[in-house]
Amino acid sequence: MTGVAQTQGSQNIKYATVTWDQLHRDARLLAAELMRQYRPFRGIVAITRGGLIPAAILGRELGCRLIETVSVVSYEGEEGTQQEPKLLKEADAAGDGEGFLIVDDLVDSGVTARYVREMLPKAVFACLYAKPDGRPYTDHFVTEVAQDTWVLFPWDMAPQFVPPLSRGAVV
Ligand SMILES: O=P(O)(O)OC[C@H]1O[C@H](OP(=O)(O)OP(=O)(O)O)[C@H](O)[C@@H]1O
Ligand SMILES: Nc1nc2[nH]cnc2c(=O)[nH]1
Ligand SMILES: [Mg+2]
Repeated sequence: MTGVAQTQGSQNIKYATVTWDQLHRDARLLAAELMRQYRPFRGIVAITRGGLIPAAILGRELGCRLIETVSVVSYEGEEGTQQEPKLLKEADAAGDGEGFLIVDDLVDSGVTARYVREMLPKAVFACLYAKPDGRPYTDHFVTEVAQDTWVLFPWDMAPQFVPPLSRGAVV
């Protein structure tokens, strides 16, 4: 995870960037930890959309082919204006969560995780990254991220041209 600061208007925003390779490595580390601690899961519930790719990697590593989704919207707009979670689709196949693993990309405030856990109280919850406020709502995570830092996932970014310093670029 690489930290960068960017100024937007008068605000200095801290970002932690995650590459595809890092995300894949972290998802495999999480899978190894879950294999050590649990019997095979009956299925995985991915919290859309951020949990979809981590859930696909975990499903492959854990040999789990039943992938259900729960669709919750907690943030709208650029880099997060949090609102009341809105449920767009329930995880019907998961019942009360018994034998299921809930997967998300990260917990930040923990609002989304708490909301989904209430629907699936018997499931195990795992994510890749956790900010301190969200930590109590996840059973497993790989890397902690500072609360004031916005995680940029590979699907949030695109490589772009940066002019050389000799042309007066500001670092
Ligand atoms: O712990 P919280 O403060 O609730 O934040 C974490 C949630 O926010 C993001 O999802 P988002 O609602 O932005 O939707 P997305 O996954 O569809 O991008 C992220 O993927 C988590 O699901
Ligand atoms: N991409 C992204 N989505 C979030 N949703 C809540 N916190 C975050 C974050 O740090 N990064
Ligand atoms: Mg999400």
